[in-house]
Amino acid sequence: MKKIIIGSKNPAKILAAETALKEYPAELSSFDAASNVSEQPFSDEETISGAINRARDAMQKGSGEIGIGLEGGVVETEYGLYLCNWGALYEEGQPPIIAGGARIPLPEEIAEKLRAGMELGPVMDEYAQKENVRKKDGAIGIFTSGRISRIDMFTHICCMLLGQYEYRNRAE
Ligand SMILES: O=P(O)(O)OP(=O)(O)OP(=O)(O)OC[C@H]1O[C@@H](n2cnc3c(O)ncnc32)[C@H](O)[C@@H]1O
Ligand SMILES: [Mg+2]
Repeated sequence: MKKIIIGSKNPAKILAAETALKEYPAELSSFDAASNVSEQPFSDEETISGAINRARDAMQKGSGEIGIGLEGGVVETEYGLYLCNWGALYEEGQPPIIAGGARIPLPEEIAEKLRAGMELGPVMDEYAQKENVRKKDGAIGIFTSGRISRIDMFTHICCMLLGQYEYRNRAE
């Protein structure tokens, strides 16, 4: 059985990976891996880099065969500030596999706080008057009326990582 390490202790990310890997013969564990990017990544590139760093760190420090890194960020566009989420799957000796998540714009009052240097996690808790939004619904869950939670969004990313991994390792 393959040993897969998820590079975070955030329950939303762990649950997403568990859901995506439900029928996959693997032993799953988690490790608080280093993203080596800012606490609040501000571009796709920085967020992808965080996901790759987490995946590699998780695989190495957790002594697994595969590492999965999930990272949340935001990206500035002509249409406002958007949520962006990226995932990476790392296996030794191979280039990382990458997958991106759904994106929606953030309300301007939230966007302004982030541009001023605040982190989305605490900003969302204050806005929603809830604790640990980032560990459950996430901003995406709040602003989609609960239709797509942060867990759903990361599950989708994990499915795309796993599927690409299977495709790369398919029997010819
Ligand atoms: O423990 P880790 O894995 O770091 O989990 P995290 O929730 O901090 O997730 P990220 O580091 O990937 O997210 C980067 C930043 O964006 C925040 N964030 C990202 N997506 C969010 C969401 O949907 N809802 C609330 N906060 C979010 C988060 O709190 C961080 O400040
Ligand atoms: Mg974080």
